[in-house]
Amino acid sequence: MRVTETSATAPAPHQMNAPISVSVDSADVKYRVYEERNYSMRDMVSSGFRRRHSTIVHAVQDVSFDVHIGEAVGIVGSNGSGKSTLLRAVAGLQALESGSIKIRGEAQLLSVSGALKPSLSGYRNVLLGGLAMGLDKSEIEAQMDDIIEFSGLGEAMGRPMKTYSSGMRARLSFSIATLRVPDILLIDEALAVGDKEFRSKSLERVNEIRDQAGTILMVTHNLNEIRDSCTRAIWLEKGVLMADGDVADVLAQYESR
Ligand SMILES: Nc1ncnc2c1ncn2[C@@H]1O[C@H](COP(=O)(O)OP(=O)(O)OP(=O)(O)O)[C@@H](O)[C@H]1O
Repeated sequence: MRVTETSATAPAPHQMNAPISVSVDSADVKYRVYEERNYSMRDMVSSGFRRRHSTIVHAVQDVSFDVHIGEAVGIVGSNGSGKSTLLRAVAGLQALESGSIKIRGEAQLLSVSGALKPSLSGYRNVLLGGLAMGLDKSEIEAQMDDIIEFSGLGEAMGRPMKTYSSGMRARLSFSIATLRVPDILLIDEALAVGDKEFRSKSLERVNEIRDQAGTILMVTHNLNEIRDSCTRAIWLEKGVLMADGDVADVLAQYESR
């Protein structure tokens, strides 16, 4: 179950008593996956059949935590530990098996493979992305020069997005997702693929958003990004919450696992 509550007046960021913006309560996510058994080539050729059976992957297991307005939470964990699944569940893109996630305001998921349209130009993607975020055409056009400058994409903005490198796509999707300061910004590894200069610009922007009393949940394998821009860290392993709290403490536990 996922419940969305409407926005409330935000107090100054980083206040311990700031209202809760994301409340995850005993969240559980399971996937059913189909796999082939490891039969020999001869078996497959002679029978002509591939036998498949299904198994359940328990991607997020009984995870609970609250995030307050003004916090920036870095989520770490080994590959396949459930970080992206959890972020998608907070964004409302992944159903829970049980438990609940309540959010205050709107959540915006920023991922490298985000909702950009490959055949459209950078300009058109900015326009569509902005409209999808509830901005009107004139508001988007008024920000276009800033977006072009921030993204550093220059003339490439007129080219189809499918011709972009992964770093250029990341620049475009980050620029679109931060067109409007979201109540809750969910970042899935998007910063990790940009180059050094863009990463530092993005981190500055993340800090600005946090200071404007937004909430940030950020999944990354780059622990320095978490050290530089997060106020708290969460460690997930095999879907289970292992640690939650001070960035230095949680990262130290994660690094000595
Ligand atoms: N759409 C899906 N269908 C089936 N299983 C999935 C799906 N998405 C993720 N999984 C499985 O769920 C588990 C958690 O995956 P998830 O992508 O959330 O992990 P992650 O911590 O973000 O990993 P990484 O650090 O490698 O990006 C993994 O075992 C993965 O194989």
